[in-house]
Amino acid sequence: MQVPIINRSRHELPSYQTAHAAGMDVRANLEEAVTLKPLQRALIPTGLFLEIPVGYEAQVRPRSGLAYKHGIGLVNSPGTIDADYRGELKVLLVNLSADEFVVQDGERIAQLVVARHETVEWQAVEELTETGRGAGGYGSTGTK
Ligand SMILES: O=c1ccn([C@H]2C[C@H](O)[C@@H](COP(=O)(O)OP(=O)(O)OP(=O)(O)O)O2)c(=O)[nH]1
Ligand SMILES: [Mg+2]
Repeated sequence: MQVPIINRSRHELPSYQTAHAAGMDVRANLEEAVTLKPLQRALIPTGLFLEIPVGYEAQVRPRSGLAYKHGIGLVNSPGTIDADYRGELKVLLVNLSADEFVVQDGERIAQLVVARHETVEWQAVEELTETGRGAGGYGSTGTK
């Protein structure tokens, strides 16, 4: 599927790192590095402008390597990029570690997964169908 994109960053387009990767790594586009103190968050620009086809979304997801090695996550994980959004793609990083983390220009900070979604209409009813689970949740099936 072809997706229109404007690249106003000084970096290459997001790309799949392996043959069958679901996500394309996306790079920070920064005039200068951004330092995140513990529990600090920052909206990191990418310089990218996408035109996601109607019926699809782009999900902004964390990279597990940054999460594991440095405690870097996304505050709004997964971020949602709507098909009608024409602004700059930004990535809302948060530092969940006890140490400072420096986001460098050009660093691969997150990954983008483009996925289909449904658009639903609500059908208001008085009763829902019965199931074995019913209203059980939040650990109702136990842990073992
Ligand atoms: O990680 C993200 C999340 C969102 N967006 C952009 C694209 C998205 O289409 C728009 C709105 O995002 P969302 O609906 O999650 O935010 P909101 O707080 O509901 O804002 P709005 O009222 O503008 O919808 O912001 C990003 O660039 N990065
Ligand atoms: Mg919204």
